[in-house]
Amino acid sequence: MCSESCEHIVLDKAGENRQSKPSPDSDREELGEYSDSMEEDTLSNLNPETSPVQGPTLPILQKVVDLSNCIQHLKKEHEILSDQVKSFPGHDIVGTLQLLNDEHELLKKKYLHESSERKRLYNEVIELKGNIRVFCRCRPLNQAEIANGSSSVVEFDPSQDTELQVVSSDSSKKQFKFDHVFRPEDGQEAVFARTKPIVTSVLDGYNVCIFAYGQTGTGKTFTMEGTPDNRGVNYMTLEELFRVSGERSGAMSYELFVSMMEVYNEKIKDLLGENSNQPIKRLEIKQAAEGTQEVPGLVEARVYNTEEVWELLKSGSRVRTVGATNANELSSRSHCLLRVTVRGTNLINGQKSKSHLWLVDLAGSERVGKIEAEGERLKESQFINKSLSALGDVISALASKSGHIPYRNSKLTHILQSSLGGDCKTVMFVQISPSNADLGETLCSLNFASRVRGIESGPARKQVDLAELYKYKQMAEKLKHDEKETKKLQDNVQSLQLRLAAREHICRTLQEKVRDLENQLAEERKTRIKLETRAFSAAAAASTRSSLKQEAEKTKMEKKPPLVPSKLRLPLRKITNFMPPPTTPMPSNRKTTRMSMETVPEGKENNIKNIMAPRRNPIAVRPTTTMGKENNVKNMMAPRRNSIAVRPTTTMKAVRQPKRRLSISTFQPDSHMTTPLCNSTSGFNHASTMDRPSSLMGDVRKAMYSRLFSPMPKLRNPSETTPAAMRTKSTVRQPKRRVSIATFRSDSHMTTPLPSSTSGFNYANRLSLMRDPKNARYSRLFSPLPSETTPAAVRRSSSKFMRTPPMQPGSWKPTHPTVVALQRKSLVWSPLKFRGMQRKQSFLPLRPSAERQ
Ligand SMILES: Nc1ncnc2c1ncn2[C@@H]1O[C@H](COP(=O)(O)OP(=O)(O)OP(=O)(O)O)[C@@H](O)[C@H]1O
Repeated sequence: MCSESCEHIVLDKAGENRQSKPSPDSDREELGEYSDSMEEDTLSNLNPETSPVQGPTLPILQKVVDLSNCIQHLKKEHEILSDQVKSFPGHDIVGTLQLLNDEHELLKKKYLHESSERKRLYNEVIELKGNIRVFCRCRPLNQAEIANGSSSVVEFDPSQDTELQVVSSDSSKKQFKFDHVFRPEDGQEAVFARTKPIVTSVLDGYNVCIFAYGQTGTGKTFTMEGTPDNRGVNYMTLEELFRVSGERSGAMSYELFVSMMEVYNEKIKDLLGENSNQPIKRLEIKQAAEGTQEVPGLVEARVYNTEEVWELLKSGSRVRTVGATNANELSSRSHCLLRVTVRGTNLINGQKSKSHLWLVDLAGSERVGKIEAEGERLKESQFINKSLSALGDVISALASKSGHIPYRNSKLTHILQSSLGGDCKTVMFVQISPSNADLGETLCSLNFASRVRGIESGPARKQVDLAELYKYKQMAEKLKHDEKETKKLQDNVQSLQLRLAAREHICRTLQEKVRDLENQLAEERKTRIKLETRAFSAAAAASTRSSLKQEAEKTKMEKKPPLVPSKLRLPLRKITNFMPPPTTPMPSNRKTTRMSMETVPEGKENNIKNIMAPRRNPIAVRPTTTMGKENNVKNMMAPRRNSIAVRPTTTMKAVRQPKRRLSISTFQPDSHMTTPLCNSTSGFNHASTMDRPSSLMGDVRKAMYSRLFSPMPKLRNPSETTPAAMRTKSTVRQPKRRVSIATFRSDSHMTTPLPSSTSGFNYANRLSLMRDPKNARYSRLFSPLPSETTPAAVRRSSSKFMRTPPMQPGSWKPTHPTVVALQRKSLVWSPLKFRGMQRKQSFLPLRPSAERQ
């Protein structure tokens, strides 16, 4: 409705009756322009009387009113929209934009990372293939050569594109190998395809140098510049650079500049700035601040497309110095250098780079003699050869990583200094002719190229690599070996730790056991001392009684007939160590019975009764014929606390042996004979006997079969015959002296609950011996001295008991668990004890006794 009204207004304003319909956009514009004025005019036009226009104006006014309303409505809409625009963007949109921005930044970072990674990898690929690469290109025979009937001396292997053979005049073939060999039929595209990967490195910031080397007329210019129909490397390179830079335009911005110069007779000539009408401008090579070689004054033409490049190349080639030689009508008499400078800017991080690409068409390396050069040509050839030789030297030095690179030997190498060596990429085209007429030159060029390539990827460089490789191999092997050794050692340590833990556990257990046993032993010792003290008092009382009886017996004996013939009696004084009757009377308190088997009349009841009397005298019972009497036996069965050893008559032989210092009295009970008094090997224990006399007395007949030792060692003087002297001498002064030992060979049923009985003497025994020498004499016979070597005995002997002679190893083995434990204790090398001192010593070899545990 509004648009219709506007349409009419426009028509009215124009004063025309056109019915043309304007576009909606123009309507709105016009509405905007006229709206304000119409608002003012509307009111004046509302009065039909004041209307200047004659005729029917009311419908128009009506339309104006409508339009005014429409404008008001539009204004409101405009305000609403303005408000909406003011509040734009909303929070959601801002958040979305923020997210997109973050994502964009992330992508930028990723791109930069990937881009640098691509460059690095690409560079690595190029380096792996070789920074200096040599391609060989053989041109086809030209018309002249064909006409001359020249034949090809170059042979190619279809299966090998890196090798060629040259047939010499003597039909011998010489093989050459390069990075690639282009045959005569290979076109410019094939050549550039191999060159392209290196060329594009210039866009990544690397300097690149490509040059063509070879004899005159072999196609150097053809390869580098080409022809309008077959454009060469120069043109295609720039074409490729433009293409790649276009691809990277989103992230990189490149500027390409082209310079063209020639080195003619060691002079630099700017091919782009030169004009035949202008005088020749001499250019010099200067080193820039950043270390690069620059040629001040050299024209650098900015190029934007390939057409411009082509035009420049053509103009430069036109002014290049050429001359007719025998080999080439338009022989290049100079080195032509096309320099492409690439300035790159990273659009993402702003990083800038500048690199050069040199495309060099060298002058022909012909021999002076062959081209029959004279005059100016000869001079040119000399300069050419000199600079080519300098180029060969530089490449050789680069390839052999020599410390000095002779760049300044020629203008050519000097100007290429920043693009030869280092991390620059270099491609060398060695151009050859297939004609047999050029065989010599061909061989020269191939040899030169082989030298460059051979040095580059040959022994010198390969040797370094091989040496490195060998070194790394050795390191890897050593590492493997070390790892194995480490693993072995770790296993060993682990097993040792396990063993150590196990042993520590055992030691802990044993120590606990030892503690328990020591406590037990202390208790038993206390008990035993109590019993012995009690027994001692009882024995003292008994001895008093017996002395009285003995007195009575003496009186009786004096009245009785003499003893049995002497031959039936034992020569006790000769074979025993019984001391003679004391010359001085014993102190009353020490007075004990003087009765012994030597003094007892054999076969007499009274004697036997005396024997059975409750004395503390150890009695050796001799199984003579008189011992079979019952009353004797009965008396022996009496509960007396006497140690008894029964000596059979057969032992007399042993007694008489003079050198034998140890007579063993073997107590051989029957299998049913049991006694708690006896330890298995230590014989009788006096205290034990006193404790349990009845068990021993239970079967006297069996005891009768026991053997009694008798001989005492030779005594040095009579005083030694006293028990006290015996004790002192035998135990202290004469450690080697072997006392008589009564060995009790019991059967399995013989047990004793007193482990300490194995030690022989104890404190109570010694007390009794001090009081009764005779008792001591007998007790000593049953005292197994070796038992003193048990740990308990050792402790005693070192403290309050007398020391005893050392025991022969292996002669005595304890069976009682307490003694066994005590004996082991001294041999246990507990790592726990060393924990605070030398923990590492727990790894030392354990003593055999400890290991057995
Ligand atoms: N691969 C090829 N295929 C076809 N024609 C070739 C090839 N190589 C060279 N030619 C031709 O051989 C002739 C000589 O080539 P060119 O001028 O490039 O040699 P040159 O090595 O540059 O010689 P100079 O060193 O004297 O400049 C040219 O006419 C060229 O077209």
